[in-house]
Amino acid sequence: MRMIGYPALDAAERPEAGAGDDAEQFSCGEHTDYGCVTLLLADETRGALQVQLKDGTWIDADPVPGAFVVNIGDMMETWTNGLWKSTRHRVIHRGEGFRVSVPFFYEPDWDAVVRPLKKCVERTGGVPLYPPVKYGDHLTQKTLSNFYSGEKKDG
Ligand SMILES: O=C(O)CCC(=O)C(=O)O
Ligand SMILES: [Fe+2]
Repeated sequence: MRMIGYPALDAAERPEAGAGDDAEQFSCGEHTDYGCVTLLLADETRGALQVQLKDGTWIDADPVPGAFVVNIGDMMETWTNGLWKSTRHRVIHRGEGFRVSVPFFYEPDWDAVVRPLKKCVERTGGVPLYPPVKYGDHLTQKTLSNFYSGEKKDG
């Protein structure tokens, strides 16, 4: 579990509402979560968390009172051989208030080797599309490459 506080930007730093995708303004750069499933509880701030659609468009994932946001993570994508995609998301907090979010990351053991499940391979053409990966290795590689601002990187 992580507890994240996003301070309000100073007025001078704050982009116009809807000013778009200036990477300098990302509070949390685009990424997919590493594990199985993430349960995210966020405060009532709107227009901060965004998820990417298949066509590349970003849409707001505004909080629903009393509900968690549930993100599929990379290991679930691997297990399902891509049937369930790991959701790419980011945070651009443009509000004037202090935003708080509390994601809980449900993850495999460090030493667990994750590979596409037989049933899912059968349902997706019979070929495993993801190589087996030790979760600890995946976590290390993602931690080093994630939470950047700027050019899109793999993962
Ligand atoms: O603060 C949020 O809404 C999302 C945070 C997040 O994506 C993460 O910590 O992986
Ligand atoms: Fe995330």
